Amino acid sequence: MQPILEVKNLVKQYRELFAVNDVSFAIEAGQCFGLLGPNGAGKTTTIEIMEGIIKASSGQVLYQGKPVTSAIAQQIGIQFQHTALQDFLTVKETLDLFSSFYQHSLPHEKLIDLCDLSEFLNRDNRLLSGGQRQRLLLALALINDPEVVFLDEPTTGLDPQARRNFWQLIQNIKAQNKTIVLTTHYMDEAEQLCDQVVVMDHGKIIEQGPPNDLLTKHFGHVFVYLPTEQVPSELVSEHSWQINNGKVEIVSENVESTLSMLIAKQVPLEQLQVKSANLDDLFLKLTGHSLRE
Ligand SMILES: Nc1ncnc2c1ncn2[C@@H]1O[C@H](COP(=O)(O)OP(=O)(O)OP(=O)(O)O)[C@@H](O)[C@H]1O
Repeated sequence: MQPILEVKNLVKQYRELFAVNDVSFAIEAGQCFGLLGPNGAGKTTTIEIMEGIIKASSGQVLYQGKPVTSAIAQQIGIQFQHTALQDFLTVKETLDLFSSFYQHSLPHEKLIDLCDLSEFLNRDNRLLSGGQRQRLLLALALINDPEVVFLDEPTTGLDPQARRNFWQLIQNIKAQNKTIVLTTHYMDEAEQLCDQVVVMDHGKIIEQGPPNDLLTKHFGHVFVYLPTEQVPSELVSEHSWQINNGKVEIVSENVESTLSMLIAKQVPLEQLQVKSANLDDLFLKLTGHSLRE
């Protein structure tokens, strides 16, 4: 099957800085595709070249097999920043305004339903909460019934509840067979939503694939945590276990044998915690630094 979007050897150079440095990937129709990486990794630059907003220094972006031109704007949806919202307009008036920009637009009832706008339809844009604003911006990205929707860090700044609500909306949109391209530096978001991820750092791809496959490939172990004061220090130094935030971290290839050994050493296990590796751990392993640094 031909990918809906294909990025080939993309480079964007600003003087001596390579913001994007030979990046290639393909996106299948109907996927939620995540571009992950820390600040400055090159995610926004990549996505803006794909949207036809900025030009690449070299390389190609193909949409349905053809090079992207500015005409792509009619076929894709972009979630703008909140500064795109006009003061003194209500949510309903904003939908009307944005519909007028396109030859073809989705019925408002459908957008209101998909993005859960009904409770604040007559509210002035200035009075919306962060989560409500993001829902409106998502509706605007969908207004022309696009095949592909681009979301650049859609949940940054939202509280945990609003983030979870927004994830549900993204699942609803995916269920409409839309392709979603998402940038994020929240790894839990990527694990929840994305079928495929590309991990970028310093303009380059350092890993790509389905999140679970990447975790299985890189981690055959789980992390076991115990309060430091409950583990004899000789045991800690014997195994060279790390101590972080008052907890001993045991990297375990086999939880059963780790637990048997702790029981044999009479270590109390009431406060034991077990954690599987996640994409944050993967990023740390690949780059030697954490995503939030
Ligand atoms: N117009 C520009 N001129 C010069 N340098 C730029 C320009 N736009 C981006 N850069 C640089 O390119 C690099 C990649 O930036 P980009 O915004 O793509 O990263 P990002 O991964 O989206 O980060 P963030 O999460 O902070 O948005 C950064 O070092 C940035 O400073």
